[in-house]
Amino acid sequence: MSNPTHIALPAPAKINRMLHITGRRSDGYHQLQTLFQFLDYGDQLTFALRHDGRLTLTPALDQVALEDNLIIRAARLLQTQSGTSLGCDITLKKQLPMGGGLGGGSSDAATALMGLNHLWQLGYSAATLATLGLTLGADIPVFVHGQAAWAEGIGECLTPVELDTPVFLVIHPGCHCATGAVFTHPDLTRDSAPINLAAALKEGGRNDCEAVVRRLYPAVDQAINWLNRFASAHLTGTGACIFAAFTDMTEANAVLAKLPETFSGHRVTGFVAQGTNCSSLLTAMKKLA
Ligand SMILES: C[C@@](CO)(OP(=O)(O)O)[C@H](O)COP(=O)(O)OP(=O)(O)OC[C@H]1O[C@@H](n2ccc(N)nc2=O)[C@H](O)[C@@H]1O
Ligand SMILES: Nc1ncnc2c1ncn2[C@@H]1O[C@H](COP(=O)(O)OP(=O)(O)O)[C@@H](O)[C@H]1O
Repeated sequence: MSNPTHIALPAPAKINRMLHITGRRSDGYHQLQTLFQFLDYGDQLTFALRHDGRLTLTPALDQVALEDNLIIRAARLLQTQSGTSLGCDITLKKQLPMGGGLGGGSSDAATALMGLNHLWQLGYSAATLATLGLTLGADIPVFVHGQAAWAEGIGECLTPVELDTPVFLVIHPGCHCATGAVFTHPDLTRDSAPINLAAALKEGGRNDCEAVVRRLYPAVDQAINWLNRFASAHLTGTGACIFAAFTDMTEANAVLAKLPETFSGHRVTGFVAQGTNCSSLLTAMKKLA
């Protein structure tokens, strides 16, 4: 294994191609069945080794205090777990919208776990890092493993899958959907019948959060109505982003060019990205090994 002092790694977005809620645990967490896939679009992190144990992160995120940032939380967890005396200067180029259902915070945390494990030469396996990551967020294990997956449990029981890899147009309707607010809503569907992977792959891609999210966030509702005019629109995670599959970049970019500036008073943005079954993080880690 190489012994670098500087590394740069991607933190890709994920989408939930479908998401069913089959129950609720006694601790309030929901049992899910979901298909995770990655996009070749996301944040970028760099890591520069420090020998004094300090951790820095620049630039700061406006809405997130440094000690709450999942990157710093992941780094501290790894320091505590390993007892290392090393530190790191971390930079973050944030592209993914926060609270967008694209898993940006979780992906940043997974990239921090993988990157620092390498930089600090800790030698933890992906399985150990995924277990550590799960204590910070339900979505972190899938980003650590970096393979498209059929997920059950609270999203941490992962079976790798090979999904079709279309081009996706992703639209962020400009509002922030709080995962906790969606999961505590009394009208949320929580009793979908469990299905198997074969049935999930055959199904059209329902998201059980969609009805509640559309009701709580009119901008999401309008964005789904608009995108449905061109292709089948789906919600990712607990929102706010929606996506649709296209056969090629030209077709997806043509629809993106028609995107209205606002939905329900919120400034709308969008991007086109390739779906991938192997995440850009996993590809980058293989090159470092
Ligand atoms: C449901 C998903 C699907 O990808 O939604 P998105 O966050 O991506 O939109 C994720 O699994 C979310 O994962 P993540 O965002 O890491 O969730 P966490 O930080 O662990 O939890 C945020 C809050 O959501 C609720 N929560 C989360 C996951 C889950 N399976 N059941 C829940 O009820 C809990 O109330 C928790 O307090
Ligand atoms: N590095 C980070 N990037 C984004 N959000 C973060 C980060 N660290 C902590 N958070 C917090 O996590 C929340 C969820 O962010 P994110 O993972 O982007 O959304 P989602 O889970 O909807 O995909 C944010 O609203 C923010 O408060």
